[in-house]
Amino acid sequence: MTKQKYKVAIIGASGFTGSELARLLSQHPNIEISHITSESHAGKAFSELHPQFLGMIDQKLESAAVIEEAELDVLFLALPHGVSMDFVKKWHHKGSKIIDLSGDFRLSSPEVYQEWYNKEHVFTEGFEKASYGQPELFAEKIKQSNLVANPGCYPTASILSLAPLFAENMIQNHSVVIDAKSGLTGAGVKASENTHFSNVNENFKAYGVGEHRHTIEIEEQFSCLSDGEVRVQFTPHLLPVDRGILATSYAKTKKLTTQEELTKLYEDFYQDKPFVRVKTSPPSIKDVRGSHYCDIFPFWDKRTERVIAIAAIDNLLKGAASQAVHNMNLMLGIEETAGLNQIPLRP
Ligand SMILES: NC(=O)C1=CN([C@@H]2O[C@H](COP(=O)(O)OP(=O)(O)OC[C@H]3O[C@@H](n4cnc5c(N)ncnc54)[C@H](OP(=O)(O)O)[C@@H]3O)[C@@H](O)[C@H]2O)C=CC1
Ligand SMILES: CC(=O)N[C@@H](CCC(=O)OP(=O)(O)O)C(=O)O
Repeated sequence: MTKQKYKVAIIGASGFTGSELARLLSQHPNIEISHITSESHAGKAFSELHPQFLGMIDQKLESAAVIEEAELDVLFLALPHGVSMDFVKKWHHKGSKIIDLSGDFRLSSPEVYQEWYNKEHVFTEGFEKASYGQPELFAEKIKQSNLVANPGCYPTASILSLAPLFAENMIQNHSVVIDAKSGLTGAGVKASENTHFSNVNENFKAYGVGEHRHTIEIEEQFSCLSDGEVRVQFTPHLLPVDRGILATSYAKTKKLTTQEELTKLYEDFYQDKPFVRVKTSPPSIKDVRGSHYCDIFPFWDKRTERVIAIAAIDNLLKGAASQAVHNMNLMLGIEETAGLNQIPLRP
């Protein structure tokens, strides 16, 4: 008997996460890519825009307006925040499951969204409907959901780095500092002054200091996991590499621990989570590049009585496209790991 193939569409397939979604979904055993869209490149073959797919995905890019009547099982929105919400508003009643890669439905309320994104929300009902798509933490909720807000890339690495400790109520809620670095693809496909070669090559700098929108996303998820409100100091940095995020998180625990206890806590927490690897040495972005893995090294710094937890992910995959596929697998009730077994690409 042939396996059932679910029909999916990728909206925004000309961008970085959209093309990564196409790469993963084209190899997924249960999926047929019915439509891929782009407004600025409609009519071109996908492989003309992304030449690495020549002979593999030569499907034409269409305008999203053309596929409004299409029957789809899953709709992936790989669009900028502030744009996705219009699509969710238009599509949510059509019966497709929606996975939104933007930040439009990740926060707790339209008011919090407006405060951090400086934009009024056009589909406020969506906040009630949406589940936060961190599969390692909320799989049961995701399975029941028709709208999943795929987490941000920095939040994924940051949240997973300290989740075992927050879940055990072991962290002093106002003690967390997260220092995170991202490769340039995190900024999307459009070039800007900040991503200009000569401004990033052999350079390294912090940005969004004290005000980056991922701060609230991380704080809200830690608050969900623990007792009480969590405050986080989060500072992102731009790394002169294509892809990868390394987040180093520092936190004060409520009571002293040991390296053995800390490692065991992380190993137990992630025991049945196939894509989190707990390490006994610092991870690197090349250890996870091109894969759905999140590698974490939890370290007990007995001299300062603080935890240092270092997490590495590929921003385009575990931080976006493969996380969206993981969420899709859960929502469709298919094998959790289907289509996600890419081995990290080194050197
Ligand atoms: N890059 C990353 O590492 C991560 C990104 N994200 C989030 O995922 C989403 C996509 O990111 P990314 O792929 O990097 O972004 P890109 O900028 O690379 O691509 C976004 C795509 O959206 C399309 N688009 C833009 N404006 C509109 C519009 N008004 N209507 C329809 N389509 C539009 C564009 O296609 P066209 O103009 O051809 O239609 C473009 O290809 C964003 O919300 C981002 O914040 C989340 C985690 C990580
Ligand atoms: C390097 C870089 O510029 N990164 C982006 C984050 C990309 C991203 O993931 O944005 P969302 O999670 O909010 O969708 C930034 O800091 O704005």
